[in-house]
Formats: sequence, C-alpha cells, structure tokens
Amino acid sequence: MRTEDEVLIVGGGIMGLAIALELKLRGTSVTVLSRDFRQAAAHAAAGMLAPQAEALPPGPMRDLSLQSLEAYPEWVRKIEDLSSTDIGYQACGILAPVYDAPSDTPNNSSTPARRWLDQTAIHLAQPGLNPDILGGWWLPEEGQVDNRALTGALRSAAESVGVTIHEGVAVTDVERRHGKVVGMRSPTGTWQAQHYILATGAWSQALLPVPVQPLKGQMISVAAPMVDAAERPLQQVLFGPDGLYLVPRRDGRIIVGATVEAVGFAPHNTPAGLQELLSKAMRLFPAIAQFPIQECWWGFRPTTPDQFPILGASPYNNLSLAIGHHRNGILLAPITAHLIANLVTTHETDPLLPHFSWERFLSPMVPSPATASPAPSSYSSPKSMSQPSTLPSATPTQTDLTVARSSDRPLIIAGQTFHSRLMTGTGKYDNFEVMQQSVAASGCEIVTVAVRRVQTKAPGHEGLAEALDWSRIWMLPNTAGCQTAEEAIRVARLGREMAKLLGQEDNNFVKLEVIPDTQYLLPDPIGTLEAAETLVKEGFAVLPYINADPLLAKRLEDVGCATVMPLGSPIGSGQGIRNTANIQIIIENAKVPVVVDAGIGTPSEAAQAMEMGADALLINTAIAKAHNPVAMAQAMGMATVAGRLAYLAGRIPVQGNASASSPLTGRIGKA
Ligand SMILES: Cc1cc2nc3c(=O)[nH]c(=O)nc-3n(C[C@H](O)[C@H](O)[C@H](O)COP(=O)(O)OP(=O)(O)OC[C@H]3O[C@@H](n4cnc5c(N)ncnc54)[C@H](O)[C@@H]3O)c2cc1C
Ligand SMILES: CC(=O)[C@@H](O)[C@H](O)COP(=O)(O)O
Repeated sequence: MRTEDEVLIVGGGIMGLAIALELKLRGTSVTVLSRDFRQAAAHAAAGMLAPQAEALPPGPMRDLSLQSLEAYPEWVRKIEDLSSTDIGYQACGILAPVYDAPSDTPNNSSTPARRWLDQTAIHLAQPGLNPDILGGWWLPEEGQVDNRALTGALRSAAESVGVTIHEGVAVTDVERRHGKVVGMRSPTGTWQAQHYILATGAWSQALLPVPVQPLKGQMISVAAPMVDAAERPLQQVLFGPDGLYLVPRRDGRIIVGATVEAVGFAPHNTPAGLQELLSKAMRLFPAIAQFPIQECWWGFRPTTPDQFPILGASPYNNLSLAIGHHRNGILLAPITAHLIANLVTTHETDPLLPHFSWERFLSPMVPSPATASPAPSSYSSPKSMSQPSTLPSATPTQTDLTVARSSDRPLIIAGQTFHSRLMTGTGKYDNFEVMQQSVAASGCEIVTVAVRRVQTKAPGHEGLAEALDWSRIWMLPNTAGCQTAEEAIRVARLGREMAKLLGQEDNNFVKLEVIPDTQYLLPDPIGTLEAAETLVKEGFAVLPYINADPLLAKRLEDVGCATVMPLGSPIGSGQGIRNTANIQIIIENAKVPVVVDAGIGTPSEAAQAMEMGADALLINTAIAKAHNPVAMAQAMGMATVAGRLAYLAGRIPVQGNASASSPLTGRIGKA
C-alpha cells in the first residue's frame, strides 16, 4: 500500500500527532498509522510541565525541556484555534514541599525561577498540607495541561489541516534494504512513503532494536468538592518529595500519580500500586482521604537507559526517531515536533539534537585487532551526554570495522546494548595470555565462562575469572557440564553470584546448557525448556543453547528467553553450519536475537551464518585451537562484520542462466 504522502509516521501518541501537525503546517503531506490511541502514555499521563520539579540537572536535557516549556503557550494557542477545544493549559506553578530541611541553604536567585518557602510561608501558600512539611520550592513558571484533552485536540487539529490518520493499524515490521527503509508492514499491507518517522513510545523495540523499555506508572483520580475556583482545595500542582504528585484539574478532578515499576508491559492496577499512591497522597495532603475515587488507570513510559529521549537521525537515512521521552513527553512535545519537522523539511540539525542521538548508546570504539590489551567496550553504559566521545586514532582495520559497525544498529539482548556481534569463549587456550590477546583481537564484547569449571578450578581454569577485565567485557556465565535442568538452575545461580563478585552487579545473563550426551554434546531440549522457564521466572536473561529446532526456539522465546542459540554443528567439531534450513527458519520467525553457537570452524562459516541473518555468533574452539589463535580471532571478528554487512546489503538472487556484465549492444562485428 503506498501513501501519496511524503512522510509516514508510525505511532499516534503525542509525539506522532505533534510532529504530524507541525509538518503539515509547513506544507509537507503526512500520514499517521497508530495501533490504539488509548494505550498511549499520552492518554495515561498527568500532564505536568515540570522540568524543575522533576529535578532535571543542568545540561542538554534541561535546556531542551526549558525551550519546550517556553514554547507551550504559543503551541497551545495554535492547537486550540485549529481544534476549537480548550486543552486545560494552566501556568499555575508547582509547589514542591519537603519533609526534611535541605542540607544547603536554599538560594532564591536562580534561572529558571524558583523561590524557597519556609514552613510558615508554605502552609500559608497551600493550606491543608501535612503539618510535618518543613518548607518547599515554589516553581512559578511550571504548570500543567490536560493531556487527554490535548491529544484529542491535537488529533482534530491535525485532521483539520489535512493530516491522514489511520487508527487501528499496527505496524509489524520495518522493511529495510540497502540502508534505507522501504516500507512499514502491517496486516493491512505495506505502507510506503519517502520519509518515515518512528514515534511508537514504549513499544518501539518491537520494530527496531532501540534501547527503549516500558516503565509502568499507575494513577488514580479523585473528585474534589465542586466549589468556586478560588475555594478549590488545591490551587497548584503539588510535587511531593517521594515522587508523589497531585494535579488539580479545572473540572474538580485531582490526578494522583504515579508508581514507577519496571515490570514490562504487565497490565492492570494492583493493590500494592494503589496503596502506595493513596498512602503517599494522604500523607502529603490529608484532606484527600475523604474525596471520592473516580478512576484508576496505568500506562507505560518509554524509557531509555539514560532516561533522555532519542531524537533525530537513525541508522537509516530516510527514518527519523522521536522516541524514549520517559516521564517528560507531554512537556517535550512542542520542542520535539519543532526539531523533527526542521530536520525533515530543511535537513537542519539543531545544536541540541546530537545530544539525543541514538548513537550515544553505541560503543565509542572498536579495539585494535592487533593489540594485546583486553577489548575496550561499553556494553551498557551510554556515553555521557555532556562529554561526547571521540574515536581513537585508527588503524585502517579499525576504521573499516568502526564504519561498518556504526552503519548498523546495535545488538540488544535483554536491554543491554552491544556493538560487536561476536561472542567468544575462554576454554581450550594454551595459556591465559593467548586467551587475553585473542579476546581483544576478536573485538568481542561478550565472553562466556563455564561457571562449574571456574568454581571447581578445573585444570586450565584456575585464575581464569580474574584474567579478563570485566569492567570492559560483559560476562556470559554458562552452565557447561550440567546434565539436568536442576543442575543447570543451580549453576546459573552460582554464575550470577560470580558475575556480581567480579563487579557486574546488574548482570543476570546465563548461557543455558543442559547436555546429558557426552559423545556429541547435544543439548536436552526438554531439560533446557524446563530450566529456562524457572530461570526466566527468577529474573535471569536466559540464552539457551539448543539444537536447531524451530519449534523449540519458539517455545523458549514464548517463555521469555532473551535469545535462542541454535548450534551450527556439535561443539568443538569445526564442521560448520550443518543445519542451514532449520537455522534459517529460526531466524525468520524469531523475535529475539538468534545467536549461532558451536561448530563454526572458519571465518567463511562465520560469515555464512551472519549472511543468513543471524544476529550474532559464539565461537570458541576454532579460535582457541587455531595455529595462531590471535590472528584467527581477528579473522573471525572481521568475518562477523563482513557477513553482517552482506546481509544488510542484500545478496543478488541465484539465477540459472548467465547475464553478461557489460552491455551487449555495440559489440565489434555487429551492426
Ligand atoms: C503514568 C504516567 C504519567 C506521566 N506523566 C507525565 C507528566 O506529568 N508530564 C510529562 O511531560 N510526561 C508524562 N508522562 C510521560 C509521557 O506520557 C510520555 O513521555 C509520552 O506520552 C510519550 O509520547 P509518545 O508519543 O512517544 O508515546 P505514546 O504516548 O505512548 O504513544 C505511542 C503510540 O504509538 C502507538 N504504537 C506503538 N507501537 C505501534 C505499532 N507497531 N504500530 C502502530 N502504532 C504503534 C501506540 O498505540 C501509541 O498510541 C507520563 C507517563 C505515564 C505512563
Ligand atoms: C564456550 C562455549 O560456550 C562453547 O560450548 C560453544 O558452544 C562454542 O562452540 P565451539 O567451541 O564449537 O565454537
């Protein structure tokens, strides 16, 4: 399905609609596809416009927020005029009371404006607060908007100027070719335009591997007594010290928010969530205990690892990103719409935009294949927003790898971002020095370690855990040597402790191996599934080693595994990829990364797996047992990148007949 419009926006929450309106007002034709408006965080939000109350530290994010706050009055006027709707914008100020006196002397001379109110002043400013409140900040420039009214009005305004909005259309895939997006696939067909914008909030990772996770917030509203405006119990937003806020709307509702829960897309209000909200609200403003409850709901904030949005260019030159606005998306809508519309229509990159680039989550450098130092990497921590990193001076090989990798999207496993798609092992090396050099030469960022062998100090494993710099390499503890699900579960727990002891507090990864067969080292599918179910429930990111069985891969994905790791051929056999057809089926159907593991013998086989579309590889024996392991590690690293590039580039179809490379017309001897 081709839209006649120039721009196609996926996601009709506040970002999608705000950008659509802005583009259309600049003369660009726009279509918006949106699955379900009521699931949008924009529908669930409280509508506070609160950069200071949210304690945003000085820096690009605060600058972005203040610019957006400043743009609000004009932006609201435009939307209200176009939609003929009052959207409840109030620059009513926000009061941020505290129970404990601040340690430093509050300083009132600051920009943006804020004023410290002592105990007497704050109780005068807002009668009915908990008597234990000792003072607080008055933030006169902050305020609120009725976010539900706003999004309804944005939609009417956009439609009134000619934006086409298709509600109920869920995009299932971003079709990409040769570094460009060529369409958005949906059950109603593939939608095509010249430029695409992703504004899919907390659901973005279903379409592209961007580090945006849902962060659930539960909310309640109560109805304050209907009295004259001047006598309402709350005149301004209250932003409590424990993150609880009360937002009084003009119609008498008070919005009470919000919990902050990392529970994925778990739906519903819960007793624990509501209790937390109500007890904090009654503590801050006791009168609320008597107001009738009107509504309870929940929503999902789109949250990145540094909690700042991802704005602007993407790895694809005709796709822009406007995602990850976390808890400030209502505030940031006007500035986001302005910056993205500028970028799309004039290719103008505002100086603020680079701070919010997706590239900040990439590893800043690729190791020199020839160096002996452990591989430098940044597997999870984003680069500081205020200190953009520069690439180190590069050898030609480094540059090639860096360019190749940076034109690709990162590999994301269980929310952790990796820039290398090769994982290696630690076993079978002649000595630690060669192992260290090989790991560095491969450029890998993930190294697997056999927990049992390390724990039992098996020959060749004494001191292994200390031999690598785990501040730079992500450890993948594996359950090698376990023959049953029970053993594997026990060893996985030990592995988690091992990672913690070595400084990786947040590492919950486990490579799950349940291998009762000692001759071919083939994994037990039933034991693997059983162990995976238990480990996922215990919060592990499970990477199961399996035979290339597409049905098992799906079952493991369904129980919540972070990847699937089909074997190419038996471990250590060097037989290469012996089950291409099944691996291909797994790749085509998987929604989690597919890591081809075991049996790879040569770089051409590594490249072959990547050309098939595997997301990553795990290679140990072929490197450790090569005549020159360090050189082989480097070759495997390059082959992984080459295979990936080839996959992204798209191979030519295989043809039965030859087709001449030079034109047939104009041949000598022919008329
Ligand atoms: C409880 C809560 C309170 C909040 N309070 C505030 C606040 O007071 N102030 C503030 O500034 N911010 C607040 N926020 C944050 C704000 O709501 C979000 O940052 C903002 O809504 C993000 O806008 P968005 O358009 O990116 O995503 P959303 O508003 O979530 O919209 C995304 C849209 O994309 C659609 N979509 C997703 N995937 C697909 C697909 N594959 N195909 C088609 N459509 C798709 C969804 O159906 C949805 O309609 C709050 C959020 C929550 C959850
Ligand atoms: C180290 C490890 O996890 C291996 O068991 C893995 O399966 C790699 O296999 P190769 O040694 O065949 O590369």
